[in-house]
Amino acid sequence: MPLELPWVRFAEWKRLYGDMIHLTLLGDHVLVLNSYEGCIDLLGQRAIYASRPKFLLAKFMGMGRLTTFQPYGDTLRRHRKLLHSALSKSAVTQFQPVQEEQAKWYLNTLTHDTKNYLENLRLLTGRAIVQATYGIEVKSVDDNYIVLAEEFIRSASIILSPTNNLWDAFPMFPYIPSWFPGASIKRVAYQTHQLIDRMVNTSIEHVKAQLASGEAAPSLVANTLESGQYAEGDITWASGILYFAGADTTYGVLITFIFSMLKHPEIQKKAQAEVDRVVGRGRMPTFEDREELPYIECIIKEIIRWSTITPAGVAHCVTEDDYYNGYWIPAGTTVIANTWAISRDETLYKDPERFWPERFEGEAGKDVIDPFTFALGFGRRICPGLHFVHSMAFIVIASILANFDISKALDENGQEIEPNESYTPGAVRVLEHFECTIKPRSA
Ligand code: HEM
Repeated sequence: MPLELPWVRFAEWKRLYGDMIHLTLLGDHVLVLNSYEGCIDLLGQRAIYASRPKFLLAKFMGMGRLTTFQPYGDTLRRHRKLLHSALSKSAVTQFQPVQEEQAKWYLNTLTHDTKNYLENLRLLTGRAIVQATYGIEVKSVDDNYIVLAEEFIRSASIILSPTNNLWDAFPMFPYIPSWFPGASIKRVAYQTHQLIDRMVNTSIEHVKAQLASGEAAPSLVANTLESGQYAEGDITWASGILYFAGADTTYGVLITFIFSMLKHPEIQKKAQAEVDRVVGRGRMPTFEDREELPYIECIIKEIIRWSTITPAGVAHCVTEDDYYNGYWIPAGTTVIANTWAISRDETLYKDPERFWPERFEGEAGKDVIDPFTFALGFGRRICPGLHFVHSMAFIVIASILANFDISKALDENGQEIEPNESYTPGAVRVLEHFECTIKPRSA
């Protein structure tokens, strides 16, 4: 099992071994799917692929109660129903006022604080998710919920790195003491367990108190608690994953937008011309304009494809023996969708390394595979935040384009600084900090 950038290694192995690669991890079967067709056929269409591997470390951290780490079964079905009712394509429109308001908040920060433009972009995604989930208005990075949630994300990403997931191959793991060589990670896991309990319970209690006093702002948790249709435990753990699953990933989309505008000024100009034509220069873009801005939609699709924020997705597990293309796939096999290999597949995307929104433009663009059909997962486990991130990306991108010019930063000699393309390590692949100049387009 390659421990660094496994998706890149799997894509290299594709040339040697083909679309399906079988590995064994101390006797456990792992199947890597390198093709769009294989992922859709198995993960997208066969219900027996909708479970998860053991994720022993995640369970030690108390994360087993969260939707993402649930095996397929009744609890997962209840969580997914709840999340669908709040985040489906039509339901997500209820959060559009929050998203518009947050986009304006971000533009406002850009008028006086371009130095922290990325920190504020990250805070923007956190603010939007916390407000949509709990109705809590976040004022700064020092907000109690944000501090707890970020601390949780930091320790969770240490623990969930591919190296630590190797513990899944040790059935004796729960009985190994934390002083055992290499098992000290269990101590971090216990601490994270307490952190997540505090984070999730404090927020639910806050919403309950607000509901009792009649002051609760509309939110996913307030609405589902009030509906009386869901058990409190399901609401707690299905909503508790949203910041963890949505904040960094949505930020990954928005930072890629800024990066690609820096790299491709001609794309920025073309997109601004579209926004100016439809919206004019006297008001802010709104969701009403969305249908009229097809090039913005092409840019969003290209960001989703090119950035491949979760290049190896989240592993699935098959619960029954299966056969596919002449191969036997035993029950219990961990199945990894290498969405990195799909996004870089030359048979699907011409010149795949190139950031080129035009590939999705016009009639011909309709025949090109929409990255939303693979980059955010498959079938019964497809990302429930898909429509939330899609509309968030639209409003933030259109608003920035309408009001600001993004260009390369200059050094002390007035020379343009080429932005660095480096990525965070770990399962969520997000660009690291780079410098840029952001200027208002008018006084
Ligand atoms: C571009 C941004 C995002 C990307 C790339 C992304 C990617 C993914 C992927 C690959 C999965 C696993 C799917 C599978 O197992 O087949 C997933 C699951 C999930 N995502 Fe997202 N996601 C994004 C944004 C969001 C947002 C904004 C939210 C919440 C508001 C969210 C909530 C979730 C949840 C709750 C799950 C667990 C679903 C389950 O296990 O059944 N995601 N996401």
